[in-house]
Amino acid sequence: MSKNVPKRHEKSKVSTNFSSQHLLINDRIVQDLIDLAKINSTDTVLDIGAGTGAITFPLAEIAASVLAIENDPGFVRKLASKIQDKTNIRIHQMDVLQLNLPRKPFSVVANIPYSITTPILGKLLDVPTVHLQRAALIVEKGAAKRFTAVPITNPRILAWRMWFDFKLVRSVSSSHFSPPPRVESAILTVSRKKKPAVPPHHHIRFKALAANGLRLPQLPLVAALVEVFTPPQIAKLARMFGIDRNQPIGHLTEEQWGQLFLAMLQHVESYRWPKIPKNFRTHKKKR
Ligand SMILES: C[S@@+](CC[C@H](N)C(=O)[O-])C[C@H]1O[C@@H](n2cnc3c(N)ncnc32)[C@H](O)[C@@H]1O
Repeated sequence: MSKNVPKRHEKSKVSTNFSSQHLLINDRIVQDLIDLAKINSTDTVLDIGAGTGAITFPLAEIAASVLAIENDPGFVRKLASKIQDKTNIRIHQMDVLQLNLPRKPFSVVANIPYSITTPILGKLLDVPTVHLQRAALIVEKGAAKRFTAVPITNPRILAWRMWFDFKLVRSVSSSHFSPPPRVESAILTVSRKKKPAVPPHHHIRFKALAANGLRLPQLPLVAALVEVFTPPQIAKLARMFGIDRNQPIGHLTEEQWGQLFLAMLQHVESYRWPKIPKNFRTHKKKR
């Protein structure tokens, strides 16, 4: 059974950012988020930036347990005062970026603080061996567009999308928040791919290839990967996978990246594999 007392020793390391406090005031949107994340009675769900509980309490009606993460002490007090007999809500008063993610499958339903959108997504997605299953998030619409853009020219976003499907579901009007944000908002869903092209345990090696290959996304494939594949190798692989070797490398699909990566592991001597930047390994330790 979850405890529902705030963990005071886990005090926030980030100062409160009031510009991020746009509370949802539309129950229908909360329900849509819960439906989109396919939450059921066995799920553990994180509400990141729980505020005063607009999402937390409806979630707790359905999910097995809800972890409400909020760094504003005032909001935490309000949340705690509303919990009453709800034993399946646990409040963590802390900076979400310092949270240890659950070591069992979990989902996320949240109206996140826009000011730390990329760090939050990084926390959830940089290491695909974490147990995140699905997320339904309200984010800034510009961020949702960047994360779902095609072609994928950003290596970090490419790595996320190797293991997770992203969908910009729809825009959300500013009138559904109090106070209304100045930027546009949207619902973004993220769900773990059932059959990723690359096994998750190869993620660090894959990211090294993606970072190396996408240094100049407009470069033709053959030139961008010249340090990894010899020209005859790339010609053969391009024929095998139906890729134009002169197309910009930034136009490769996730599946084509997966094919090239696995071909590298299988056919290329390891001294030609792109070096793993030091910070990739540090990333992993931070999980
Ligand atoms: C957009 S509001 C959403 C509030 C509530 N979920 C809702 O929909 O009404 C984002 C919330 O995240 C909280 N927040 C901001 N930065 C945070 C951080 N680093 N860690 C945890 N919570 C944070 C804010 O205090 C705020 O309550």
